[in-house]
Amino acid sequence: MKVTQVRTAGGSYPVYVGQGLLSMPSIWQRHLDGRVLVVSDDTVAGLYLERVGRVLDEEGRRWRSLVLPAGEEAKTVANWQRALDALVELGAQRDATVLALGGGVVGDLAGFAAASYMRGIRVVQMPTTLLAQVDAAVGGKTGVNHTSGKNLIGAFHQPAAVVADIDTLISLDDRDYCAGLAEVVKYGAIRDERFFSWLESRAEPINAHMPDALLEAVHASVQHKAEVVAADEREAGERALLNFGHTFGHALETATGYARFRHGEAVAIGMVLATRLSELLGKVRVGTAERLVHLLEHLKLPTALPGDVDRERLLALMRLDKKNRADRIRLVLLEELGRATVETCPTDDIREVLERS
Ligand SMILES: NC(=O)c1ccc[n+]([C@@H]2O[C@H](COP(=O)([O-])OP(=O)(O)OC[C@H]3O[C@@H](n4cnc5c(N)ncnc54)[C@H](O)[C@@H]3O)[C@@H](O)[C@H]2O)c1
Ligand SMILES: O=C(O)C(=O)C[C@@H](O)[C@H](O)[C@H](O)COP(=O)(O)O
Ligand SMILES: [Zn+2]
Repeated sequence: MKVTQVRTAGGSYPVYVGQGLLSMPSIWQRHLDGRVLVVSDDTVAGLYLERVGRVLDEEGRRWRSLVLPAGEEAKTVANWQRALDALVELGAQRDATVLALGGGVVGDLAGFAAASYMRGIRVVQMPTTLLAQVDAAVGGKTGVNHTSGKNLIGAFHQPAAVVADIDTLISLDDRDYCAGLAEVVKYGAIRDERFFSWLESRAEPINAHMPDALLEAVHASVQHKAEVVAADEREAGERALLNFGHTFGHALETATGYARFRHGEAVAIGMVLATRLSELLGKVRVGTAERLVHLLEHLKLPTALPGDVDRERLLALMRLDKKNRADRIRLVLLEELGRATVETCPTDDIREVLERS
């Protein structure tokens, strides 16, 4: 097992990454307090809720669960309200814990319920997708979607601990596994060219879910995320780099009703578009986008916008991105593989990249 400490203004917390952690209550039980609301989705609950519930029963803890429908469409204000109702019904007090058992959707929504209930109670993240283990569960961004924009409603609320059991990824389908790899590639692209090259050389064992390669990829990703969060917890500067590919990606997710693309798939396409824009603006060497495309394709991720998506609608949705200031669209651009920057971008150039894709 590998442990990374995430340093934040409110203190530090551990991210445990390893095999068999769900069956090792000694690792995670001590991070719980008071009554526990386990938030999960109907796929994950069928697989892992009983195991977690048994531990809670054995220690005599008062708990209940809230099981949401699986998928991005469940990340709504209505379901956040359901989580708050469940906390009230549980009789949760300030010492209660929300235990988020699932992917990034569950983690973001449960985290936001914990952030808002009684102005903030403890949350423990138990991510069960690759994407949530390498990114969503770490760093304290919580929230839900609005029909007009991704993650428009939310709060920063750091977890008390993150328990990433890579054995849970065995049951993940290929599509969701690959979607998680997009955020792994992101760390290489924005801050670590050597990691990017390592991914290029290890694509086969990663595709084959080999535990050693997977453990290394998850651990390296968590370390990158922990470093960025420690440096800029509330996204005043450097943290915005973690949004590489997300301005395009979030617009694509919203334009397609949060139903057609996994978040990671939309981010993969978005990273390619952002790199093409970086090339168009002369920020990065021509050919960088092709190298990125090659790796993403090797990891079975999409790299181009489908023809039927309305480019002007995407542009309109990008205007609501949280990084924008003074009505100007700001995007993460690459300067080279391993180095990125956030810049205001001319609308005509963004439009050109969208139209050419
Ligand atoms: N807070 C952050 O910093 C942050 C970072 C990245 C992404 N996100 C958010 O995370 C969300 C995407 O997360 P995701 O990709 O995990 O999606 P998800 O939570 O929808 O999970 C994907 C699918 O995998 C299923 N699943 C989960 N664990 C499983 C398992 N072990 N075995 C079998 N099936 C399993 C789920 O039921 C779901 O159908 C998006 O809403 C995105 O905005 C947040
Ligand atoms: O942790 C961050 O910061 C990120 O930007 C990580 C992203 O991968 C993640 O998708 C995040 O939820 C996007 O945040 P948003 O502020 O653009 O909604
Ligand atoms: Zn993301």
